[in-house]
Amino acid sequence: MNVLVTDPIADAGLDVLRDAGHEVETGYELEGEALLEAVSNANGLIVRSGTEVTEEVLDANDDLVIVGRAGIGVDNIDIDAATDHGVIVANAPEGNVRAAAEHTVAMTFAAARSIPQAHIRLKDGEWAKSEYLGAELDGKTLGVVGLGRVGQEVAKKLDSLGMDIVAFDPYISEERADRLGAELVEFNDCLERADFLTIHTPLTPETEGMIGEAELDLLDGGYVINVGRGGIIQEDALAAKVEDGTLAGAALDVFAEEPLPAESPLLEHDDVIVTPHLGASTEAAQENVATSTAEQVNAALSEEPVANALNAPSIDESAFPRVEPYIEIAETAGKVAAQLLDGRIETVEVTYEGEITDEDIEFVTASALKGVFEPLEWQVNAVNAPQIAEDRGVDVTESKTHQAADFQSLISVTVGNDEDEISVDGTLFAGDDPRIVRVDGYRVDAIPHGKMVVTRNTDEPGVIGLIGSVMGKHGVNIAGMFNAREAHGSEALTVYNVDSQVPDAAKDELNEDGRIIGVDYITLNGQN
Ligand SMILES: NC(=O)c1ccc[n+]([C@@H]2O[C@H](COP(=O)([O-])OP(=O)(O)OC[C@H]3O[C@@H](n4cnc5c(N)ncnc54)[C@H](O)[C@@H]3O)[C@@H](O)[C@H]2O)c1
Ligand SMILES: O=C(O)[C@H](O)COP(=O)(O)O
Repeated sequence: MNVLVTDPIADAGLDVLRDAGHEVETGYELEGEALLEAVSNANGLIVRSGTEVTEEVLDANDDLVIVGRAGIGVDNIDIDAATDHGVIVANAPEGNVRAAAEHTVAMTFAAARSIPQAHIRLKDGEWAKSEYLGAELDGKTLGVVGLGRVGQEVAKKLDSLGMDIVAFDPYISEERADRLGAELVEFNDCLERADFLTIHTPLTPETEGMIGEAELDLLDGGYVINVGRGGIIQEDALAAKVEDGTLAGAALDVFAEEPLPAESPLLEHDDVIVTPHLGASTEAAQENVATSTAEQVNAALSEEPVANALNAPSIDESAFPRVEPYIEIAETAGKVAAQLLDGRIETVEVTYEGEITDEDIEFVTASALKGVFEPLEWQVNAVNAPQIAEDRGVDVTESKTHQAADFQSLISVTVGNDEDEISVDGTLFAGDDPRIVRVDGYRVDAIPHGKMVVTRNTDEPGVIGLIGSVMGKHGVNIAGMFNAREAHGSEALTVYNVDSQVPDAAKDELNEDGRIIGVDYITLNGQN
């Protein structure tokens, strides 16, 4: 398969892709049509923060399976559009945390001691010793906005250097903050108490521009450090507050627009020190994120679970071999049920019985939904199936019963609407042999494969013979069948495996016979 890499990643990551047999194309700084053209051939795309993965980019290729982000921030990727397109988005949330935290500490010291400014003066031949009187960190208060992975690492490091830590993060518990020796406080309190304020939230609609003039006023006399994301602090306000002396200084690694334009007001003042988004730029971090992302791209391209998928259900790698066969049976049950129901699908119920209930079944349910919608949608997979259900207003329920009646594990997919409801149950015989064991309440033992026909008829002599001869007349070979009935002389349901499509004329001929209640042709591989 083809993997396109549009921002530089470590060679170790490229090797992981090539070792898996993929063709790897690197195209850095691709934009516009050139980017779309390159993406149009790719099954996997790997980016860092330098590539905007927009809806247009995702539109460029129906065969794109995954966008891997070799790093943490995914604000440059339209995840909703990726989900709609059935494209997995995965990042590498661990690999550069230490690098980002160390860069934050370095920037904090650099700001407090004016290291870059003094360095430039000295390089220019000036011994400006008397002009720089710095601030010590020990005994000062660090305000952390966003106490996630990087924020926590920064808090730990600066706590050990004698700083008091206050933090604002509405999504973490006080216990967690306590364990880090950080005091969780309200936003304004955090700003008022901080001598140094460090930003570690993602860029979201909620955080965008959250620190403006009024907030910077609360920091009076303090420093701002941002190794998180540009756009969280309003840059004009920041430049003005350094200029008018409200702030002692700022140290920034990230900017609303990158590369930072030369005319940015942030470049006008000596007390704003800047680095060009270097937080993750250490050898170790780049190797970590490149290999982790490449491994996830490999997994996605082999239809295996993706460890850090952000928009798709993920399964623990060790559980995957146990869950994998159920993924297929759930999808099959969904496909069969959807094709047997007349009319619009309004509800889908996926129920689990027995040992499978011990597993993480999120992906299995998503696969059942994939099966349900596949006959109707042009591009559906376990990534976008739950979204498709939501968009179509289909009510999805999932339930589990640990006790199993007849099988070690059973998955039942029921689709319904106002008029009707159809259930299809599937299981695995001997652990890996998929079977459909109940259709619409009839106990069967059908091998789900390729093309199938489900007939409902009165249970009387000669009906199976009639079906066989009509199929034969229309050139349809019956490869196998399983017949089930409610009671002698009542109604029967038969599942046939057939070798070719059943023409409408054959169905019409069967339906003309008063003993036939219904004939449904079902395809499991999407081809008629
Ligand atoms: N400069 C760099 O090179 C570099 C390197 C690594 C990470 N980063 C960036 O640093 C940021 C943090 O990364 P992380 O791995 O710690 O992420 P994370 O998801 O582990 O932590 C983010 C934290 O922010 C909190 N948060 C979310 N919304 C908030 C809000 N409105 N107010 C306060 N807190 C809020 C979350 O609860 C979470 O605890 C990300 O934006 C990431 O992209 C930058
Ligand atoms: O979010 C991240 O991981 C960092 O901002 C690093 O971004 P980069 O990979 O573009 O350096």
